[in-house]
Amino acid sequence: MSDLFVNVGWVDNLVEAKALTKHFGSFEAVRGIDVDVRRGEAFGFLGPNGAGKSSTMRMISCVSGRTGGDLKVLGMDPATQGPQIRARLGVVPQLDNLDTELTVRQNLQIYGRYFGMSRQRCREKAEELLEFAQLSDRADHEVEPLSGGMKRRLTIARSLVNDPELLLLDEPTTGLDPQARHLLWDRLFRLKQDGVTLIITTHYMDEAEQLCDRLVVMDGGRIAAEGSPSALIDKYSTREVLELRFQPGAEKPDLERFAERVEVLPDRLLLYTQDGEHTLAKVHEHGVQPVQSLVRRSSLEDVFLRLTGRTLVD
Ligand SMILES: Nc1ncnc2c1ncn2[C@@H]1O[C@H](COP(=O)(O)OP(=O)(O)OP(=O)(O)O)[C@@H](O)[C@H]1O
Repeated sequence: MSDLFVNVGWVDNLVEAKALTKHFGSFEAVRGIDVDVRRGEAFGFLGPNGAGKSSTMRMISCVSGRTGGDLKVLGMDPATQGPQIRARLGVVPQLDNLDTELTVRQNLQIYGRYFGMSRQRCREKAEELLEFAQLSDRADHEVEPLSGGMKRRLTIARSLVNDPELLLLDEPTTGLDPQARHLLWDRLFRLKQDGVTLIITTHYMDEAEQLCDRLVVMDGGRIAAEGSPSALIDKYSTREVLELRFQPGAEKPDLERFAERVEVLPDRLLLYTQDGEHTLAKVHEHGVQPVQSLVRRSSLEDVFLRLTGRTLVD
């Protein structure tokens, strides 16, 4: 490794957490997790509300101190080197906190000043980021009337003012419609291509599958599993899932013998199988007539159900 890299704090693991813990009084929100985030990857924390994702993100972004374990971000300790770390981070909070008194462009320009950039540099950077966020035609508009997707893109653009190596996004697409989500995902792909390391919390399994190279499944402050989306699905699920819906209140048949595993949910049965159509044919032969049937590919939702016995979004 050259001296240059040593001097600017070059590390391969941008986050290293060992037995990382966060207590609020006697309540343990994060219960001793081990996490490594590698340079250049998109890393996810997937879990339901209350799993401890935001608490973890707040420790990584140096907003909230750990109460136990070790944490290194960009090779530094948030407890003693918060300002140095924050200078190289971008943080996109769960809720947009844009300045509604300012225009779209001014929101970007002002932010640069916080990082000590010259006025000229702030102006140039704002134009570059307006283009990135696909908001150039709205540059002089007020923020308030923008759509939810535009506000999110502006918040992300603002977090990039200091050219961060590591961008933390807390539930980036919650509340957005499908088109706005896809547009935002496309921007995040572009950032990843440009070499920015992404850490994303989400309770959307499709978001985790689309965006993340690796992820941890979190539940109740612990890590239930980690790996790439496809490795997790291979390990914890079958290739396909046959979903059978029955009349509300109807007794559900025992179909254990037709699948590798059966999950009974309030409104449906999930049959885990390598060949959903074949399993459906056998179920029909057995005289079972659901009101609706669907064969689909296994997803991270199935992994979560397998690991915790619950669905991600109840
Ligand atoms: N400041 C706090 N004081 C007390 N308890 C807290 C505090 N912040 C979070 N918690 C609790 O810690 C647990 C984990 O919360 P956290 O926000 O980290 O979960 P999450 O996975 O990010 O969920 P969400 O998607 O709702 O943000 C929850 O039970 C929450 O109520």
